[in-house]
Amino acid sequence: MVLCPVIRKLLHKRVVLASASPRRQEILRQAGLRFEVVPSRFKEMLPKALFPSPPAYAVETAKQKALEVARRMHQKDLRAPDVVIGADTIVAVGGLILEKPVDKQDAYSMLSRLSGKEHSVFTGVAIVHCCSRDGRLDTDVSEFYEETRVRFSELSEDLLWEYIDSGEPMDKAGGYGIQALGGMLVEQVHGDFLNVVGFPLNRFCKKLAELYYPSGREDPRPAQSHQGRGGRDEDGGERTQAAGPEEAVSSRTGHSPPPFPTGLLELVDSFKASKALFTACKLKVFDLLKDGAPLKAVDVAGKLGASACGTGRLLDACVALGFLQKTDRGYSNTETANLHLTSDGAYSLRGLVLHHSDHPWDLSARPESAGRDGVDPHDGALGERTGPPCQASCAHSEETRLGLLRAMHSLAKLTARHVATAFDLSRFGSACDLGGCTGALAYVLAREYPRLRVTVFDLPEVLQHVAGFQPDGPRTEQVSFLPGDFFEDSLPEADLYVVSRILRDWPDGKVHELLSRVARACKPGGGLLLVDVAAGPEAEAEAEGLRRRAGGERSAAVYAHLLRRLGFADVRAAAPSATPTLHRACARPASPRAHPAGLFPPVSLIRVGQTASPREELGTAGSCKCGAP
Ligand SMILES: Cc1cn([C@@H]2O[C@H](COP(=O)(O)OP(=O)(O)OP(=O)(O)O)[C@@H](O)[C@H]2O)c(=O)[nH]c1=O
Repeated sequence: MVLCPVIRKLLHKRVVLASASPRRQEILRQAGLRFEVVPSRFKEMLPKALFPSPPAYAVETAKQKALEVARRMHQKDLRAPDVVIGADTIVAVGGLILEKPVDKQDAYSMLSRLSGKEHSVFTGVAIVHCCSRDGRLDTDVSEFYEETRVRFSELSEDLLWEYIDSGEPMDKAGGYGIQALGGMLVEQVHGDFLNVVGFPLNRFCKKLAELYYPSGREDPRPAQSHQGRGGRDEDGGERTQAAGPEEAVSSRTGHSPPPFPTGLLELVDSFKASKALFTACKLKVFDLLKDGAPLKAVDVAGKLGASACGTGRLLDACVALGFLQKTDRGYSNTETANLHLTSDGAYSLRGLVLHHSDHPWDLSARPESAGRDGVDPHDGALGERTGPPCQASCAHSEETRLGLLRAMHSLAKLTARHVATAFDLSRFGSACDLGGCTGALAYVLAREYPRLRVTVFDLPEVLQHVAGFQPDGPRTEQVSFLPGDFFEDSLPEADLYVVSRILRDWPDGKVHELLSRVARACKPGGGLLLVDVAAGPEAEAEAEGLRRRAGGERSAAVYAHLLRRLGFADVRAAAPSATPTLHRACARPASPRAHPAGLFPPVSLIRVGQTASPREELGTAGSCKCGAP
């Protein structure tokens, strides 16, 4: 997510961070900026005595770091990036500038100098706009610095050496890291904390706003005043003082142009990020870069049998997306890529990526024809049928099916504990996980509730692969597998039915049919644990028409309503604090008269998974519970 509108202005530019500092990369990535990392080779050895003040030194160093990268990139490709960002953090105490310690003794003398005193941390930042014209590089440097004052406690010798022996001081200015163990040394901070960590994000955003919205409005529309404006136009070029043609027309007609549709254009463009991910997964780029030494683009291209230029662009896109890191030695996987994007990662989602790359988009892309023609895409009228991916996978090649099962297994492993412990299920003796796939959730339920026997009920085509999937924890006889189709066959008897991450893939008719079958199978005193990705209330209204036909996220309130109609009582919803609005989904107990005879099943409705924002981490969004009186 991008909170700062001006950061969005950079999303369509090629931005390079000229820094090897992982902290800077993290701060800017968290802010939603997309960038490549090209560490600067500039030697930080400017003669300090020549500078009038410590921050002047930091700013000049930041500038030289950024310019070195801009020049090197320009020389290499004859094409510089649009923007290069450089930064330099120093600690200043008693007129002395402290950078990174060269050894433990140096760290000791720095930290003992800081002990019991206040010092200043300055980070100089340079934003270099580049333009390659006729083989020549033009640069335009904007620079600033931020100061934060930090006071240390008195540090004992023991504490000092223990801290130094932790190794933390060695790559940090002043010999400490306020964001980690070094935080224990700090008594007071005046100013921007992130500035101490290595990048003054707040000032950076303000500086960008100055550059891109020189009239002072955080609005990318051209300013109305024709006077005194400098600044940067949409392409990063310097704006002239004269009004542009659009503004001239505006002032003549008295109409101002509508707000620039940044969000819309971002959406139009955002498929490129997915495409880069899809392509890299298809080409097995992350498998190639797993574990081994970093590889240069040309080597990756050689192994893939692809063009060096195209591969370089793809790899850079993956760096910008945070899946690869780039250093002088070449490209390597980030931890996310190793875990989720390699074929055999512990929580590999590669199968899911490939599935989304090849399959469901066709369906989602055509609901308008469904609406026009009165066709339900799920009835096969568009030549496809969805349902849970692991069931839909039965129609796919063996490799695709296995990849999908792997992805479903990883997703279930990521969320299973949260699902199993969101409610106290200890009073149930038996459970049936409908469409429980590889049993990832079933084994966690069994581990959390040692008395519980869990039957995983799924299609034979799915269950034949179960042996190849390792659950989280040991296999146990509490869990058994039964082949069957939950739409066709009678449901196994159980005290508790589990319907997890299935419903969103079915249209309303199918959801109603499945839940009705569960309601009929439910014994008095039995229950239903419903787990799904759910839409927030605002998404609910907007998505209603589309979702109703084509399946997709339903809000907890929609599920609760449906369950009450089916005779489930006291539907309650629980949500993690990250999505407090979901608490509103708690349902009042239904009137017993509303229940079909003999059925007063308590219901648990749990929502786990993504929110409407696809970038949010799985399992961090809401959960909601519905329970019986
Ligand atoms: C005071 C403090 C500093 N740092 C780190 O110190 C390095 C400064 O060195 P630099 O020369 O500015 O940067 P670098 O790491 O050499 O990277 P580069 O930009 O390539 O020169 C940066 O890492 C900062 O995060 C912390 O992580 N926490 C703190 O509390």
